[in-house]
Amino acid sequence: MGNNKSIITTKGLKKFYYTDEIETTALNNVNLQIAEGEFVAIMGPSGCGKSTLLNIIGLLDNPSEGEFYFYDEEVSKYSERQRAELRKRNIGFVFQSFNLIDELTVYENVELPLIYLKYPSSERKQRVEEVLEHMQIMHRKDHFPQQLSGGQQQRVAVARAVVAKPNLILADEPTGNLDSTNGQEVMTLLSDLNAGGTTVIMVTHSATDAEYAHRVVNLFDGQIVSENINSKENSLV
Ligand SMILES: Nc1ncnc2c1ncn2[C@@H]1O[C@H](COP(=O)(O)OP(=O)(O)OP(=O)(O)O)[C@@H](O)[C@H]1O
Repeated sequence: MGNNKSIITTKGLKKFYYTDEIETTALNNVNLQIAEGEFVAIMGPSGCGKSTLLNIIGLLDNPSEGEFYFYDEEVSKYSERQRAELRKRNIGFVFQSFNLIDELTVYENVELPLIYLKYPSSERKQRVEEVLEHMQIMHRKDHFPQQLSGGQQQRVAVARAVVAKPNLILADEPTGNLDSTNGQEVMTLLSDLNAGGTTVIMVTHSATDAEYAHRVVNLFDGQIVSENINSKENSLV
């Protein structure tokens, strides 16, 4: 499990949305600390603020109020550009709908984060091949996403998320579009990555998926209402 160093700290985090002059409180005073190396599941009913929280943790959005620390840096007032820089270097994303680029091959999709980070081409090739081997999808490297099954597409998405060796993986309903066998495979991949030291934060509706986490944070109406630690006996890892 994690050491004591915090990768995410939120203090009094609030997020308001305004549509047609109606205010929605999506997050209401969220205090959360996540240590490096943890595997945390965020659960709660539809509309309780999970995606909003994940977007802030993923440096895709700023809170309306409160403090948000990424390691020791208070980033809640960062500009989009500053957030993007930090995000590229530190975070890999896995989404329910895979979000691969249909016009690019498997290899090209996985290579993309390394191009953004300006890796030299020889290193890119080595990294991409290594991660495709690891995800057991190398034999599909010249295929396009639409030619793959959902399970294979999600393995490619996980490969893309980890190719630049991020400190943090954020997964939003990673098994939402998969059958149980493929879902378990993806959860095993995330667990293995976590066992290798990568912090994983996952939003899920699935109690089965949540069992892979060390800790489950339950949100309701924009607030953390309870937390459970998964004991070793119950945990699937
Ligand atoms: N861009 C937005 N503009 C206005 N309101 C929003 C916006 N995004 C989210 N909300 C509102 O904020 C609240 C929290 O939404 P959020 O998407 O974070 O919940 P969620 O728990 O992820 O839901 P789900 O499980 O359905 O994805 C909801 O009331 C939602 O309608």
